[in-house]
Amino acid sequence: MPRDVSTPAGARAVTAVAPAKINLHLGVGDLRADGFHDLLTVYRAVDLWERVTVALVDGDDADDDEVVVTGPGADQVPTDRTNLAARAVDLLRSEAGTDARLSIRIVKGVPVAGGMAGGSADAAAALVATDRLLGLGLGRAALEERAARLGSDVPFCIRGGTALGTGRGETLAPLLHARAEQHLVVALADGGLSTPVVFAELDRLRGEPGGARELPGAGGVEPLVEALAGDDPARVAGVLANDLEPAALSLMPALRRTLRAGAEAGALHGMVSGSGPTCLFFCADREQAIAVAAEVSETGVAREVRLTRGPVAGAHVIDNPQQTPEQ
Ligand SMILES: C[C@](O)(CO)[C@H](O)COP(=O)(O)OP(=O)(O)OC[C@H]1O[C@@H](n2ccc(N)nc2=O)[C@H](O)[C@@H]1O
Ligand SMILES: Nc1ncnc2c1ncn2[C@@H]1O[C@H](COP(=O)(O)OP(=O)(O)OP(=O)(O)O)[C@@H](O)[C@H]1O
Repeated sequence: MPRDVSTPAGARAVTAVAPAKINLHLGVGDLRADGFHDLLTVYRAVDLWERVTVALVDGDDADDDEVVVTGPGADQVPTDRTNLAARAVDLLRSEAGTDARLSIRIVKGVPVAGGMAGGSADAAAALVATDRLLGLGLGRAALEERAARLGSDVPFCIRGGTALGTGRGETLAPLLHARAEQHLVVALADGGLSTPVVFAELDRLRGEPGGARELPGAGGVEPLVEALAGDDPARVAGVLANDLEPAALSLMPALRRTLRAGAEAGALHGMVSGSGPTCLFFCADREQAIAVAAEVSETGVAREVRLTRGPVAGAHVIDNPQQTPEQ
């Protein structure tokens, strides 16, 4: 049974958390007829979390289906029914055949529009919380199927850990052997990049004379999958790849300075996270990550610098809304 939490309106509430993702490998294929690109990606969940509370609203005077967003960048997140968490709640509520009024509270811990799936994590946490709150008892597979309807990254935010993603990113196969802890620095940029715009920019670059030949392709995933079986961060760092990086750099050339700052600070590898503009610096251990974070921060190229690590668990309910997520 969900743990009941009393709110001022006398509602029952469930809180779930979901992690940010990074793409250790992001190979982008051709544009498909449905407007998506075929992907070959290795996802990893990292220790930055979205927190979503879904509450049954009993009081007459409470706002209908309220969405409240707090935390860094909250002002850039919609609070109407286009919010991905609201879409997740609406999907499960109609499936449950109830017209129960549900309020949604989101605490952002993942950079907004940063290429780390913040909105997708909101959707994942909202699905897990609403499933529990309404007593639907959907298993992980059923939740991931609903998740795929909401966005390509949402199933992985439910799954967590490290996984191979294919299709448009929604078809997952776990990489259970990839357990070694990885330390990295996350450098946030001023402003965001729109995911569809970055994919379109890659198509444009590939369409230029010589584009398809000159852009480095991410290639096969086997060297990374093999490296992840060991515990040598330098070996893993040597085989990371992101096909979207040239497109993100083309749209936001200032990111080159950020990547240079990380390289000069001694990171094993630096790259744009997914569709960007967040940059990731992979480090040998936590000590190096602390040093790289300090140096990148000092150069002033990033709006904010955070330390993180992975892999961590996927979306899950927490009993106490203040509780630290499971790792
Ligand atoms: C860049 C990544 O974050 C890498 O994991 C994902 O591919 C993006 O996943 P997402 O944000 O969940 O994206 P979705 O909400 O599914 O799609 C948003 C838009 O991104 C583009 N898109 C997304 C996924 C994909 N495989 N091909 C695409 O071309 C499409 O224009 C799509 O309309
Ligand atoms: N909970 C949310 N629901 C709907 N839209 C959101 C939500 N959070 C953020 N957004 C909006 O969606 C856009 C993308 O935000 P998000 O933080 O998911 O980007 P992202 O991390 O780059 O996504 P991805 O890495 O999955 O491509 C932003 O314009 C933001 O306003």
